[in-house]
Amino acid sequence: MENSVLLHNGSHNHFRFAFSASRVRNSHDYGVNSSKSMFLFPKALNGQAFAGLSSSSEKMINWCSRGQPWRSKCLKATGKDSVEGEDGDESEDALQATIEKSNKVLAMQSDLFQQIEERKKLVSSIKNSIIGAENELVSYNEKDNSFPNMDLASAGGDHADGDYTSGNAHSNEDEISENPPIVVSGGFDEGEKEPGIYLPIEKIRSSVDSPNKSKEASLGEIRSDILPSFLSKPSESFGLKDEKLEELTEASLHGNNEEIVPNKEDVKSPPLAGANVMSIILVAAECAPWSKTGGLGDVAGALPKALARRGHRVMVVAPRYGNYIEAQETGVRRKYKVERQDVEVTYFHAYIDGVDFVFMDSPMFRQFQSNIYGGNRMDILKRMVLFCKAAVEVPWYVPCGGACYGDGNLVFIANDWHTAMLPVYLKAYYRDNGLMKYTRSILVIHNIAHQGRGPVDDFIYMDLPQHYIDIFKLYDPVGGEHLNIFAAGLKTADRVVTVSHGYAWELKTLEGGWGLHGIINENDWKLKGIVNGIDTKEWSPQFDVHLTSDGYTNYSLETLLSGKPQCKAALQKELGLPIRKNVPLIGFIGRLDGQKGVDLIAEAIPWMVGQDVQLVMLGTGRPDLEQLLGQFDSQHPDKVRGLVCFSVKMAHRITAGADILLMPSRFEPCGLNQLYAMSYGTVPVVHAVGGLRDTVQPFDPFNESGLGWTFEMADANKLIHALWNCLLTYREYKSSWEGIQRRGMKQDLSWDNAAQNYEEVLVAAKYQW
Ligand SMILES: Nc1ncnc2c1ncn2[C@@H]1O[C@H](COP(=O)(O)OP(=O)(O)O[C@H]2O[C@H](CO)[C@@H](O)[C@H](O)[C@H]2O)[C@@H](O)[C@H]1O
Repeated sequence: MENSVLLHNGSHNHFRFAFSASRVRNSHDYGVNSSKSMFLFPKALNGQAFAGLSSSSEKMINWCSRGQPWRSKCLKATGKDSVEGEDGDESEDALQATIEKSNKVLAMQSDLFQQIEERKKLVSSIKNSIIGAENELVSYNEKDNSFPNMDLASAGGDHADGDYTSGNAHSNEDEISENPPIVVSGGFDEGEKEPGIYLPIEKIRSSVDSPNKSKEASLGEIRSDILPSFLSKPSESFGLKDEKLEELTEASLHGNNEEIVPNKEDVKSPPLAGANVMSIILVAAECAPWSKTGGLGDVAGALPKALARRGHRVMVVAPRYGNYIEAQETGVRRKYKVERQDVEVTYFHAYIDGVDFVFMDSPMFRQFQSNIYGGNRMDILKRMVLFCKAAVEVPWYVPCGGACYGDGNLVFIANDWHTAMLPVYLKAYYRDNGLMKYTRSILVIHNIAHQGRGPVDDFIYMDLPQHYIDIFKLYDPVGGEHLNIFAAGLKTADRVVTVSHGYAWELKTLEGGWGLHGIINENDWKLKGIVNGIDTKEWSPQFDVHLTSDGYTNYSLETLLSGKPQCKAALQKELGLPIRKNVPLIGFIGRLDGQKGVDLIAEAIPWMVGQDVQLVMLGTGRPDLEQLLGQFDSQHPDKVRGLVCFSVKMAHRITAGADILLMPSRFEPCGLNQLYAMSYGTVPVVHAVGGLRDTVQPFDPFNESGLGWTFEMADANKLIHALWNCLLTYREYKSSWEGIQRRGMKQDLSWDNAAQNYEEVLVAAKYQW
């Protein structure tokens, strides 16, 4: 059994279990489409909210100053016309009182405006004095009559992200040295006495780790007494001047706000995370909307925002595969040894929805813009070594909003095998040396089928002390002893999360663990399943930007019965399928590989085309499966569309226009498409496995409960049986169908629940020794 599983895995990757070429996507296309939806929509929404607010306050002023005419209208509206004659005096009194109240409100308003003006002036003078003192910027008056990046809220001490740190004000980018010196670090070759890790912020660390220790003493002591010989101070400095970095990080750790006593009115409610507020750095090889080949990108783009909403200071670190217009260059430059070569990285930064997005730029990433997992096995390995080595140091070198994160209350969230080396570097380079002692690492398993496997000899590229080789070694019945990056990460991380409860269970089985079940069982105590959420800004039928043209329309629970059929007709038209209201339209969206069960659909196709149905399949991946899609399309042009491309827009439109979403995945750690489908009133038919089992409760016609149809085995006949029942309900039991749709749409599938669960894991890790 194990052999067959492993052979199957081995057929589609570079690292044997590693990702396949089929994961290659056009991330550029995706980025463009998706960034539109992510960034234009919130602006539009804010714009509306603001417009609404200003027009209503305008109305109020007009209303109060006009005197009598509003009165009869108001009375009519309250139905009091008829009683005016009876107690006219009382009404007059009430009227007088209202006018007085209104006048008071107006007076308060004008007072407020005056205060705002005064505060503006104060802010201006503070800014001027800073500018003058640093002698780095020309006076804003000479440049421009307004302050860039200066907002009244932050000036007044009212931090938009919660007040847990004052270091997150995003207005000090100018403090970063524009042309910092470049240094080399991370040379872990024992033979070479190359410059190694240098931690510029020993003062801060020592004050956090051991407050009684003299700050000055700590740096020297740690270097000479604790660091192994392969770790030494570089001769030069780094991206920032030490003193500047110290200042910044001091500010980030201590808030520097002891003197600021907020007014009572300014005190905001505490963050949801309460006393558990942490600095969180999520590190992932892809991050939507900038780069995405699948669900990992979605998670890296959305989970951090939900964690930030709870009050945490959150950063995402991802490679910069292309030019991302939102991100500004920080000026920080570092060099790392990769296969004994110095590789330079620079950093770009964007602050969006409360999250610091830090993009690591290097020629090693840039050439893979449209193929982020491209290249041969060694190329990928080296890229990920560079990424993880540099990512561990981001909290020390990359200031976000003027202040580095430092290591106070810091936790890293690594994702899948690509970043599974991060917990290992954190331990080997820092914690083994008494540094970053309280920093924790969580490793999230999105897909155990890709593990970063290679020959044991590849260990040389890891740049780690020799004794670390043991945690990478794994015996495989097919390939013998090999090097396994995921295995090392699982053993080293403080906690392990996977993306559903069902998958957490499956990972511990021979069939579901893909060779890592032994290690997962041994580390069961630190494993937790947390079901993914969905980004409700990006995936909501009510606000979906991809449904605003070409005949599509936004819809909600209230407009389901008109909006969804309109989207269906638009989809049929766009795909060139017959526009028919009552024909069930079935959708499939996903990577075309063994995981997604495309072969089961292929087996079921003859039955499906014998039914009065339409089928649209969107995906890219394995060439043979891509070919299969083309074949379905050409053989059944009136019923089947096979779209071999990566199109976010089309994914959204299929999700809205289809009646049914088919997910016959052989295994599915969580699955996002069924969640998107349910929130769009599209009914899922899924193989009951992993996260699909957790999230799609089967329809029960007796109790009118449930969300879709499930089948228990990855078998074409089982799929057909479930689909047959589904089609029957669609055709014959309209009200049951509508009930399923509405229950799906009513669920709270947002990331907020998941973020709370992640927080529990982070806190557990924090207090674990
Ligand atoms: N051709 C195409 N065009 C446009 N968009 C396309 C597309 N093909 C796929 N997508 C999109 O990519 C994402 C795929 O998400 P999934 O969770 O289904 O899959 P994936 O297997 O990649 O993720 C892994 O990680 C996630 C996150 O944890 C787990 O949910 C999942 O089970 C696990 O396998 C969806 O947003 C989907 O719309």
